[in-house]
Amino acid sequence: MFAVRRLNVETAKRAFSSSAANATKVAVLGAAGGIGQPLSLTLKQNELISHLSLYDIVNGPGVAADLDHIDIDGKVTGYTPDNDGLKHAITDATIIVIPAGVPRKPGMTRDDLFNTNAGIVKDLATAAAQYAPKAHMAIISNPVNSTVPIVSEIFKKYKVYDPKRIFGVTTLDVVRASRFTSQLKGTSTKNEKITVVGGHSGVTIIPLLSQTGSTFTDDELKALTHRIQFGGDEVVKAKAGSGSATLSMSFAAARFVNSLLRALKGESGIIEPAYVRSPLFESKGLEYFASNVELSREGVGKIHDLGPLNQYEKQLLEAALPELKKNIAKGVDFVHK
Ligand SMILES: NC(=O)C1=CN([C@@H]2O[C@H](COP(=O)(O)OP(=O)(O)OC[C@H]3O[C@@H](n4cnc5c(N)ncnc54)[C@H](O)[C@@H]3O)[C@@H](O)[C@H]2O)C=CC1
Ligand SMILES: O=C([O-])CC(=O)C(=O)O
Repeated sequence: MFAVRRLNVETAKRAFSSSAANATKVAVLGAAGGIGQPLSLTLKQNELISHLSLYDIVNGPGVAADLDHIDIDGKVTGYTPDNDGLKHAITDATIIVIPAGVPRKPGMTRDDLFNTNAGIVKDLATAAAQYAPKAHMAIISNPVNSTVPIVSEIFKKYKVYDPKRIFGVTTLDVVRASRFTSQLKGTSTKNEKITVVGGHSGVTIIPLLSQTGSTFTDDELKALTHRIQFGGDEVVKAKAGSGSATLSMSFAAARFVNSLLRALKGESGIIEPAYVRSPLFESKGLEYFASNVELSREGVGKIHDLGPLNQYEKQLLEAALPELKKNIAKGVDFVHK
């Protein structure tokens, strides 16, 4: 009798510890926004997530209550800043996704969002450095070229910096590149895997179309490159003052989060583009760069180099580097001013 009881206790203990080990909490900060809501809906359907934690300065609990009626297992909780909401939202999170901040209106650049969004991201990163220093940070808030350095500098300040865990989400650039190329060529998006490197704004977005195997006329190449670089502006213009890309962005972010979760659980060979601390252009004074990254149990695994560039792409790179350098310095300086 004693032996049986003891066995049951051991089994229960093992079951508990294995379910604790598998518990995966993902927090979305800015969860009630244009990106936050559809992203949270998609993440709710991800079986790798056992706890979806939603924070926003308004309506976090409302979005959580709504999603919690969906008949898919897993916990959903919602918070506002009241009662230490941010701390509770992020404690024990495996991944913190940040789409908090204002979007562009027509005529604005992403850098025009800096004055508002830098402070928001800095505050959220400060809380993460204190209450969730081991979380993987997926930064969506623009300007990504500067907000990723802001998060990194805050983590450095709190002495919890691990560059393998901080990502700028640039997935939408490759999603667009695939879609726009397939539209131009009349092909399936499935066959158009385009590498996009650099950063996430205008000229810092560099599609490497020479690596696709397709041929383009000079005019096609210029038009397609421009469309990929300024795809965000197409949506901002079409939405005519009511915001920027939200649905395609939530699709892209959900894909990134799913890839990262799979890699964190030990799956190998998963490659996504991301804007990360990178050795690729360190010699030119750039701490961060977007390129294909093999994701790993630690987060950032192997950072792929760019591969062969043609003359046109070399010119695009030359145009991108000074802009990117400026954007990075602006983020770093903001934290140390
Ligand atoms: N990385 C990328 O590829 C993309 C980035 N973005 C960026 O994502 C950001 C969000 O865009 P949308 O969702 O369309 O904006 P939105 O205005 O619809 O939503 C933003 C949400 O953030 C919340 N928020 C504001 N301050 C906050 C704080 N301190 N803590 C928590 N939540 C806070 C707001 O209450 C709001 O619900 C923008 O900066 C936009 O430029 C947009 C598309 C693509
Ligand atoms: O264009 C914007 O402002 C939002 C964004 O980053 C994108 O859609 O790529």
